[in-house]
Amino acid sequence: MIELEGLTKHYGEKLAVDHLTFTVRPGVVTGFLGPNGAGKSTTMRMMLGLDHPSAGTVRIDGKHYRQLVDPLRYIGALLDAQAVHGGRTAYHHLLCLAQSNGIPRARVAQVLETVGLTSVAGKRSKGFSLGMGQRLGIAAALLGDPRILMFDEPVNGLDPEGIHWIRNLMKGLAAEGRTVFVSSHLMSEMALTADHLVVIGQGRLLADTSMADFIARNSRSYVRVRSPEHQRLREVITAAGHPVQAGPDGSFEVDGADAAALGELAARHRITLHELSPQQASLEEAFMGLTAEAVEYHAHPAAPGAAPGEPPPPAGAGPGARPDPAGWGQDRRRREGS
Ligand SMILES: Nc1ncnc2c1ncn2[C@@H]1O[C@H](COP(=O)(O)OP(=O)(O)OP(=O)(O)O)[C@@H](O)[C@H]1O
Repeated sequence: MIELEGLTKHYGEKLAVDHLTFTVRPGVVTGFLGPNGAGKSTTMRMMLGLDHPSAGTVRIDGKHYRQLVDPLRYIGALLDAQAVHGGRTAYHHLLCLAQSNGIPRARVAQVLETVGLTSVAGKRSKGFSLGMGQRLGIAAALLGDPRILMFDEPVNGLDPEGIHWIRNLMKGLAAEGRTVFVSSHLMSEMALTADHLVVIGQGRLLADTSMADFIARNSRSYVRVRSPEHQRLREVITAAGHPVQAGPDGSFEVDGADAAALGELAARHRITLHELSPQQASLEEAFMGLTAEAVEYHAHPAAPGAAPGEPPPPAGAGPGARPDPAGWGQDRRRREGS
C-alpha cells in the first residue's frame, strides 16, 4: 500500500504538486492520469524518495522510503526506461542492481525470461530499441519481487504485442495481491488495464474512484433509440417525462433513462424498435471532460490567414477556442450546479 498525505512540491515559484492525499491499494491496478505537466512524474519521484517533498508525506507499507532496507524488495519502479548504463549488457545491468540490493543472482535470469529478453541478455543495452529498453526497465522493477510496483508510461515504445503483454503482466501482478500504480496517456489502454483511477490536474487531486464510477460521473450517458414510427415514439417518450434530443441517422437520444424501461414503454404502445442501445462515453472522453480546465499546454488550430509564429488567441475566446469535447465538461458542471 502507498499512502500520500498532503504531498506538496514547489519548484521555485511553480507549485508542481499541491497537497495530494490518496491511498494506492493492493490487489487492483490503479491508473494515474493527468494532462501534461499535471505533476504525475514529480509525485512518483517523491513516492520513490528521488525528490524531496516541500510538505507532506509518503508511506510505503507504513514506512518512509528511506526507512526501507533493500528498497527494491518493497517497491519496484519503471520511471525513465532510458536511464540505463548503456555500456553494460542487459544481464550485467540487472546483476549490478541485484548485488547492490541483496537480491540473489538467480533472480536476474528469471526476470530476463519474464520480460522476453533472455536471447539478448549478453548484448549492450545502448543498442536496444525503445521497446527492448522498456522491457529491461520492467525487468529491473520486478527484480526484487516487490509487493508494490510503479510504472510511469510503461507502454511507451512497445508494439501491440508488447502492450498486450504489459497489460496482462500488470493485471497478473495485481491479481497476486500486489499494489500496482501506473501512469499513461494512452486512455484506451488504461481503460483496459486499470480498475481504479487517481486523476490530477495542475498538481491537485481531481478524482480518486473506480473506473466505472469515473466514466459515469464525468460523461453523458443516454439511450439511443430508432424506430420506423419515429414521431409516435418521440411523443410517447416525451409524455413519459424523458427529454429527447435528435441523434444521428434519424435516431434520437434519451438522457437519464433506462433502456429496459424504454423498451417496455415502446412495447406497451406497440411501437416497433430498430435500435435500443445504452451509450456511455469512453475513458478518454470522460478524462477530457474532467480535465478541460486543468490542461496546461493547449494546441490551437492555426487561425485562417495567421502568420507563422503569430500567437494563438487565448483558450475559451474566439475562433481558436479549445472545444469542450461534446460539451460534457459543461454537462457535468451544470449537474453539479457550479
Ligand atoms: N526539476 C524541475 N524544475 C522545475 N520545474 C519542474 C521540474 N520538474 C517538473 N517541473 C514542473 O512541474 C510541473 C509538473 O511536472 P511533471 O513532469 O511532474 O508533470 P507530468 O504530469 O509528469 O507531465 P507529463 O505528462 O508531461 O510527463 C510541470 O509544470 C513541470 O514543468
